[in-house]
Amino acid sequence: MTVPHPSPPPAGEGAKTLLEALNVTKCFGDTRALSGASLTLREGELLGLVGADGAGKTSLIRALVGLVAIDGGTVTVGGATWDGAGRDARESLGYMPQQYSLYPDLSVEENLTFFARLFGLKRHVFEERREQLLTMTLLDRARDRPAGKLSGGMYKKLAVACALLHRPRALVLDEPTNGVDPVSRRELWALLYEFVGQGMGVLIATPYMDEAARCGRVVLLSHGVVLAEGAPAALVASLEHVPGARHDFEDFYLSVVDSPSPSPLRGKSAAASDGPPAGGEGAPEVLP
Ligand SMILES: Nc1ncnc2c1ncn2[C@@H]1O[C@H](COP(=O)(O)OP(=O)(O)OP(=O)(O)O)[C@@H](O)[C@H]1O
Repeated sequence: MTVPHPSPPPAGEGAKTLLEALNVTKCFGDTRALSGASLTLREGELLGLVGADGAGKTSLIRALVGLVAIDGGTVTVGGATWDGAGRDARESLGYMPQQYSLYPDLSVEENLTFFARLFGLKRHVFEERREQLLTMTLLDRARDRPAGKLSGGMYKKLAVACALLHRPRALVLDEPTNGVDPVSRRELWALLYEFVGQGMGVLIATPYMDEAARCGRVVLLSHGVVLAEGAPAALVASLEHVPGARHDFEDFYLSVVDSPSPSPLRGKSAAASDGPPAGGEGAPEVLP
């Protein structure tokens, strides 16, 4: 297992858009969970959706993966709305929710077999992927252990493996390292870098600032509003003029979230014709 690199390679120029939310609004009764939130995930990038508890991360992720109806805006998968998306677009997605339910009495291998059947994988295809995933996740030594007897980190890695069985092009993970020990957390991040290196687009929701700093690009969400977007290093560099700041991502986050009237910051991205590639070192800019 390689040690995670602090700055994964940016998505290449012209990288394909896998998932997109544009101006999404979502209310639960009187609670406005999302107010015009936008986010784009491209192939070959590791995108962090960063925000405190209750910021709206899960709501945005559920909207992106087509699990909740939105009140306004648009969500597309492979360029089509969920209603119009074909099987290929739907199957291009792997999703791991915050509470991923594996069968505690079934072994690691049996859980993989169960999910492979749900995906309708052919036996020889499944057997090959099972071995690859068990090796990548270092779960091969525990293949006969019931899922209910795995450590928190191993359980999460098994959940990731289940979400990857059908070889999605986009992987969406909702706070996957919650309750995971530091060593397993490191292993999980190393795995994510490996997937991104293979061209997968990975979207990870996290409340942790050190994890945000490990992403190629981040979208910072607060009270359902996207306050900033860009490469972590470029966002942190925007603090250079602030005296006394430590100039790390936590400082940047606090400076934006604590600001009495925060101005949305958005790093230039591949979407802008003259901007650097997604996840690159584009300087953040204040939106009018
Ligand atoms: N099903 C629901 N019914 C009512 N309110 C909801 C529902 N889902 C989310 N909310 C509210 O919407 C807001 C955003 O919640 P959301 O779960 O999306 O945030 P989050 O950033 O994922 O936080 P956490 O990490 O704590 O899950 C919160 O105020 C939450 O209470």
